[in-house]
Amino acid sequence: MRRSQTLFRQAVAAHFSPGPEHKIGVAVSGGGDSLALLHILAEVAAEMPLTLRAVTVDHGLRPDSADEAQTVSRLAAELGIAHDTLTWKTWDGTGNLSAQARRARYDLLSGWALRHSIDQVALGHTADDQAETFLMRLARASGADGLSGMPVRRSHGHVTFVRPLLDQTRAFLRSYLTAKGVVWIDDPTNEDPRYERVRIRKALDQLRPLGLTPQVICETTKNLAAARSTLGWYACAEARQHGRIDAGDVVFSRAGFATLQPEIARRLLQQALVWVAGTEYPPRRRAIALALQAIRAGTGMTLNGCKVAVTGQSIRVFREYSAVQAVVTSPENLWDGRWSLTGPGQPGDKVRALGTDGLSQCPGWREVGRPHGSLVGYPSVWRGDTLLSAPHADFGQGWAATLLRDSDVFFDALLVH
Ligand SMILES: Nc1ncnc2c1ncn2[C@@H]1O[C@H](COP(=O)(O)OP(=O)(O)OP(=O)(O)O)[C@@H](O)[C@H]1O
Repeated sequence: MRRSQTLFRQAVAAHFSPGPEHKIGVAVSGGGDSLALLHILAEVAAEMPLTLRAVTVDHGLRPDSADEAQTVSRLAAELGIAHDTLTWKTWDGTGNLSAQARRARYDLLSGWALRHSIDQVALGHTADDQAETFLMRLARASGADGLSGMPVRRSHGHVTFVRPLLDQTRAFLRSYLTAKGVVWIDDPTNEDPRYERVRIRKALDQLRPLGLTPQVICETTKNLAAARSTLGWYACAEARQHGRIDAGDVVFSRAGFATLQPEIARRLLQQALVWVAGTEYPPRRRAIALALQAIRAGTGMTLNGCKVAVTGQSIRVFREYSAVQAVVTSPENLWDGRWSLTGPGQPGDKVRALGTDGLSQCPGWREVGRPHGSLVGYPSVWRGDTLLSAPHADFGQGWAATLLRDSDVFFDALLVH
């Protein structure tokens, strides 16, 4: 164990730069994987200028969860590591509980990291988790994006989540803890066959004798990640050549778009829809395939709260009016999650979609070169029923509209790392 422990420590240390003293957050549920993470990071911190701070999210979903958080706190204290417990109290009883709990966990962890000036939080995902994720996505016929698996590093707001154990198997981590005499908490849901992940884990046991081990599957995810990153590079280069941002719309040259390989065209359209609508997840593959067909046929379609319109020379992706029709904010707040309006306002002024009624009050709109369907979904400022400003329809009246996600955000998101 001694030699493998040294190699293990070196492999984990390689994820953190040896630069000046910095703080690392460690997310510890109390299970074997994240406790092994805590212990190995404590070893690394003894040799590098790292300060650790551990955290547990108490989801309050199991009767033992508060006790488990306390156990983690005690184990961290034994290692001389500060520990905090964050509680999640906001599930409203609707939607998919696991997905909501996961999202809430990442939000709580990011908020915690920000409060403690921590810019990296380590998570205990292992090679087994990666292999299970791969098989679950395989069951959904994912492409290179999904099958590339979880990345080693991922930004979430101001924080980067790091997974230093992705090359380690669960069995190795357990033997590491056992050799140290550390007892971990067994989450009963890890054995509950109602969860897909548990069933997949059992299936992996069957696949092992065929050579389909977690390590082999992880190699495949790395190969696919390299292919994905190459596709991203080409997609970005093609987007810069054939696409541009026009205020809040994405516009492609129709002739240029027609020359693209289908997978590159798919990536460009997908990114345009996500960038314009500001959605976290892209539309389904099937829906994008239909939109690509519609582009080829020259008809266009509505998707993801956006309109994909095909004209003589161009393909324009813009916000669909009916998707923002009901969005009303004050000028101090972002409108539609991406527009900030500043100007000579008064309390009570409202920002809403321009609409046909507003556009008809902008005498110069035809000169701006944007189609009617696009302009009606742009923000405008109102005082009661009076239109004060529509900066995109040549009716600024001293107001300016600034886009939160600029063109670099659009192009750079095509590059996947
Ligand atoms: N309640 C928790 N408190 C703190 N950290 C947690 C908690 N649950 C999970 N984690 C962190 O996330 C890692 C992965 O846990 P797990 O596989 O259970 O999560 P998951 O829901 O599958 O996460 P993901 O969606 O990111 O794959 C753990 O090793 C740990 O670092």
